[in-house]
Amino acid sequence: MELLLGQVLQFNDTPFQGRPEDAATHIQRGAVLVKDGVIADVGEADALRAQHPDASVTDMGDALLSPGFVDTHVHYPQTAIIASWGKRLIDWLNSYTFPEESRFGDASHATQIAETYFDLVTAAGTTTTVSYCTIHPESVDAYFTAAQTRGLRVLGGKTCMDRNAPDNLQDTAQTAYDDSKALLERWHGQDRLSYVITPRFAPTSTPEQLEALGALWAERPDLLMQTHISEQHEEIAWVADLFPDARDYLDVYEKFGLVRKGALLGHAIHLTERERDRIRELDASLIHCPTSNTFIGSGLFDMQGLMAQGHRIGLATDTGGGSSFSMLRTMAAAYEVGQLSGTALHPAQLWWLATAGSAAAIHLEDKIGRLTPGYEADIIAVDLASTPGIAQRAARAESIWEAVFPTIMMGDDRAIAAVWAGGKKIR
Ligand SMILES: O=c1[nH]c(=O)c2nc[nH]c2[nH]1
Ligand SMILES: [Zn+2]
Repeated sequence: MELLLGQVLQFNDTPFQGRPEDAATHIQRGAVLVKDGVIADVGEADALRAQHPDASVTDMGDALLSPGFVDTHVHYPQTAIIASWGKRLIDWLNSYTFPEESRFGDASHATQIAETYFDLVTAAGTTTTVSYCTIHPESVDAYFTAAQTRGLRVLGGKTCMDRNAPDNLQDTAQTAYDDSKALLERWHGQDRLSYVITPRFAPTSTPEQLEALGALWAERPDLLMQTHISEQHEEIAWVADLFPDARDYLDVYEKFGLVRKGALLGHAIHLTERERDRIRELDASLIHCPTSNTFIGSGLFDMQGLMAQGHRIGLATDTGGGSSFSMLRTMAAAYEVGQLSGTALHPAQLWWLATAGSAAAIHLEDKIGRLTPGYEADIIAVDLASTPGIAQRAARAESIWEAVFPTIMMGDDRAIAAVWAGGKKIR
């Protein structure tokens, strides 16, 4: 039994209805009791110390104890090509992404990048990732093995592509189905690992492949499915050419049984009214990737409008189209995109999006993303004065959210003082 001491923030509600600051409770000198990898109690430090005199105590001082960050859309194989200059989506894929992804049939390369990736993201306070791997089963094995060793709860799957990609990065409708099935049987439900069915996006799959993956999802409706939608105008026009019978981009996925609760739709920037309504009706999740959307020049996600409509929305780095491994930087970008769209997202909304909100977007809202008894003990301690610039601003704060906001806007892995995964300290 371990008692972690620090400031504690607990969300009781979504901060997108009512006053954002009312959605969370703040305890200045709080404690989280961890037992057998699970949060057993949360409360005032003095009270919990008195109740549990036998627990070992880890005192994080003024650091903020928070759920680990949940990153709902990443491409771990793109770790080594993050921050590649000067292209838009399709050119960026062809110039940087596909050549690097071609290397992941080599298990030792896949292992090396997966290890580097998890070193980087755990240092940045992320304890759950949802990753596209490559078409190679080796890339999936490397991802899950590296996460399993660290005791992380992660999700991911083999990226399926059978057209419009280099020959050595293509599978077929049948091998996409067979490989995905074998991989999900190998990994899904092992320790804290979940398999996600992963057609990359409509332009790189034939109708036959989308049909095969729709059939696999129908066989295993308990899984999640991830893909991309409506990121750039050129991409949307290309999809219209490739699927002339479809009403719109979403309709391509709908026709193959790929839109329902459990679908994670990345980017979703340029949706039509019909698409927005239908996604909401079917309760599929939208994944906001703000650093990617600015870096690749894709556009502004309509967070406020989509939230007001009742959409289920997660936040993500989209490594390596995104330009950071850090969910702090990602929250900052979400704030900036919000400002450009006429809405200042409250720090409570940003923090919720990176934790409980993202957990809900990937249907793990009963397991991770909250400091609540019964939840898995994926916890980070965040130093709210990690650099001189942040410290001098935070010193003037008159509320917890004013103290947190400088770290959101200016913080990086220096702000992450400690990380626990399943109750075990990993950083
Ligand atoms: O940002 C992105 N990254 C990708 O790897 C990708 N593939 C399809 N569409 C994509 N968008
Ligand atoms: Zn992506």
